[in-house]
Amino acid sequence: MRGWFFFGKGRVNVRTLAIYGLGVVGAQLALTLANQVDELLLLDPDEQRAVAVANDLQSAGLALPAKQIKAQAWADLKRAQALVVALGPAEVVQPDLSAVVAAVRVAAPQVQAADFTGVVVNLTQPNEATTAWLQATWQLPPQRVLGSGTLVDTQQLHQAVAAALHLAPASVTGYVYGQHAGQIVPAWSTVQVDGRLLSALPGGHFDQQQVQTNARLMAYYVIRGQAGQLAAQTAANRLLGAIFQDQQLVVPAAVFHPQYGGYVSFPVRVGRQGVGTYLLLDLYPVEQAQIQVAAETIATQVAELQQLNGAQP
Ligand SMILES: NC(=O)c1ccc[n+]([C@@H]2O[C@H](COP(=O)([O-])OP(=O)(O)OC[C@H]3O[C@@H](n4cnc5c(N)ncnc54)[C@H](O)[C@@H]3O)[C@@H](O)[C@H]2O)c1
Repeated sequence: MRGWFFFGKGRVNVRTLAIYGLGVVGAQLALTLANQVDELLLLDPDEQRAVAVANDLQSAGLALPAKQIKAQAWADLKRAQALVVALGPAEVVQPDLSAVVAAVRVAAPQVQAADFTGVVVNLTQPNEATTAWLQATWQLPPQRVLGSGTLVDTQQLHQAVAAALHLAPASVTGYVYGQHAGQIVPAWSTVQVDGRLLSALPGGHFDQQQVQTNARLMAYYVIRGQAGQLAAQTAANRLLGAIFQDQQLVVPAAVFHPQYGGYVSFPVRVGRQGVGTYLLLDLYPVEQAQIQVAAETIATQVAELQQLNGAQP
């Protein structure tokens, strides 16, 4: 995995990264990034879990001094440039989200008291809806709350296109919009290979439907075998690199989009302040309509999270 420690542009003096939710994804991320930051704040709804992961990490022989790895140091969020949220459960198919709802609510006073001014990077599923829920509950500006969204779905599409054309995945650009692992919208209008639109590719028939199916199969096999942590790591790493280095990197992420009146996955510039400008490409009308459907599905999920919250004591 490519690190972002050594690249100097826009560097901040002290890099403080916080992670809330120290299950498989959160703990692995802490290990991967520990040597790229100056301070690591490990947070979990279960204090014992946070203390356990902090001590485990301090035992791991890292360059980062043990005292810079802190459990439940909510007040230190004030210094953090980024807060990754990786709350469970790990199940993707019909997960019980009551624990996520409670964990987000219970953290709200601490996030607000810390006067957190960094960027939230949410990995929790369902991604767009829980990102919206986080933003509303923690009352942070939408520009500073984003989720990994369809970043992984976009990488799956690039891989499937590249495999069909026997090319390197890096030859392929373009974005998947919509809803991660749900109403995904592979925007073929944006897909280019070696800088050329698919319609301009020389020779041979390119079966978009088959490629789309292959990309979906990749996602299906990941979910069937309960994996996904590896791609989640790289997604987090890309987003955190963009934030810590102020890269203004264009990525498809779960963001608040005024046109859709809520959160949806859409390509945006990401830098130290979080979400910058939206990348407004000429989408096909059918793609625009599909993004609208995705946004409505996400809004329904957000309403369900609100209902769950209302049902809790
Ligand atoms: N964005 C992506 O591409 C991607 C990929 C893989 C996983 N994920 C998501 O990341 C999140 C964390 O996954 P994980 O594998 O680390 O999960 P996990 O079950 O290992 O860890 C979950 C963490 O959530 C918290 N939690 C509190 N109450 C809980 C409860 N009752 N049930 C479960 N967890 C509870 C705890 O902090 C726990 O450590 C999930 O939402 C998962 O779907 C996202």
